[in-house]
Amino acid sequence: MSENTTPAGTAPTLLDRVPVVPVVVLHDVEHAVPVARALVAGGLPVIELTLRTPAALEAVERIAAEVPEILVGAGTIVSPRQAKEAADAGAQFLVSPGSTPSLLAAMDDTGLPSLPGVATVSEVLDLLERGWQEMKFFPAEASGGQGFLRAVSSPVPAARFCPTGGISPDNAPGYLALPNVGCVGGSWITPADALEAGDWDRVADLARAAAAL
Ligand SMILES: O=C(O)C(=O)C[C@H](O)[C@H](O)COP(=O)(O)O
Repeated sequence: MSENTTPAGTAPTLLDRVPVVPVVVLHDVEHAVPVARALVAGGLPVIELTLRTPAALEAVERIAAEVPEILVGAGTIVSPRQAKEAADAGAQFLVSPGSTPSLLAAMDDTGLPSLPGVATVSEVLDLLERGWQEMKFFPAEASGGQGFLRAVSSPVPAARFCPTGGISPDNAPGYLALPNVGCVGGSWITPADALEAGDWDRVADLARAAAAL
């Protein structure tokens, strides 16, 4: 991709749909549709399935086919091949913890909106040069947290972030109050024990609380 072109990754609405993007690690593909429905019921119609488990791609496929009310994305894209696999499975957006040139090219090739990950000012500037204005700040708490984002907002106001990694109901409001934060990402809405127990009411309750942040 040449500089100053607009990649598909710049779709401006990815950060503005929900205050909290649920980051979900799914081990049982049978949980995919119920967890997506619970998130929708709780008012969070976005789900990011991390490609960390063998079930993830099929989970994306099932949710895309059976829960049209939710925007389903794939996270933990760490190789160019995974970007294509996620798109082929029906993912509607892509998230990566990092932003290597080959990953960026692969995500852009899918034509899907994407949130590449950054943790330094130079990475932020690199993405802006390539046409991305929205990005994931990861690992947020370990990389300077709200202080980093506040400091970046003055010299680099064009970049907007979805901080992820160490976000909780306690610190999320502080992030969401920053001018360069559109949403945060977090795994607390879908705790492993709730998924294991099939406790969809608990997931819906956690989603409801997160949606109100
Ligand atoms: O899988 C990815 O693509 C990642 O970059 C990591 C996740 O976003 C974080 O693991 C979520 O963080 P927690 O809410 O602290 O659990």
